[in-house]
Amino acid sequence: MFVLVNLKAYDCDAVAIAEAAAEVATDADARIAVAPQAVDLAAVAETGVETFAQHVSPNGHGSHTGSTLADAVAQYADGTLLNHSERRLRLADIDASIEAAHDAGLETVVCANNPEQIAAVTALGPDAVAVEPPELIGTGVSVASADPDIVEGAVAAAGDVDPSVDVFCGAGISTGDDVLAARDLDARGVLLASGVAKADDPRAALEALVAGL
Ligand SMILES: O=C[C@H](O)COP(=O)(O)O
Repeated sequence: MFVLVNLKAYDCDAVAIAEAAAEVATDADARIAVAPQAVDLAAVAETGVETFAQHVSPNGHGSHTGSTLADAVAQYADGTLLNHSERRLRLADIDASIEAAHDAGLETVVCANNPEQIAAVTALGPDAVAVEPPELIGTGVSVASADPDIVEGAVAAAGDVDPSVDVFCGAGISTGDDVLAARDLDARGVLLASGVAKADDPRAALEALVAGL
């Protein structure tokens, strides 16, 4: 399983969480990656943890104010999220961002709301897709228990388009049981945020997430 921890814009210590994630990953039967804000990519990568950006822009160098270039991100990160529910892109921009990320050597995880959108973004050739019902994000109510049909539907939809694309699920994942439930639905990973970023003890939260794997 892949445990991808998105720190969003939470008021947390990205480096401390990354250090904990790197150590927990050493003994876990799982990949653990941390996706900090862009300004923290270098410091997080320095801890040795797998590092993901939260977004990269579809454009390359040029007259594009406010861009987060894939080439720049790739100096530090291993991969990137794209089209997160809180950072939606037009279909053409998802396509271009995937191409920019892959050209820069970044792994891509593209988010989508439902199985229909999962099918569409799978066709664009990412490394993985992540289904997240927006209404469950940040609730602590796991998609794997509250809406298992959407996970199974996403796995089927992606498999019909390109079986080589991994399917993750996210929204409300915060416990080891949530991770096991996601695995039982044939998700190959989980995308989570508040369960770690807002935890009183992020290291303990990470240990609990992977303990049953
Ligand atoms: O990127 C993470 C997802 O939006 C899930 O967030 P959450 O774990 O706080 O529900």
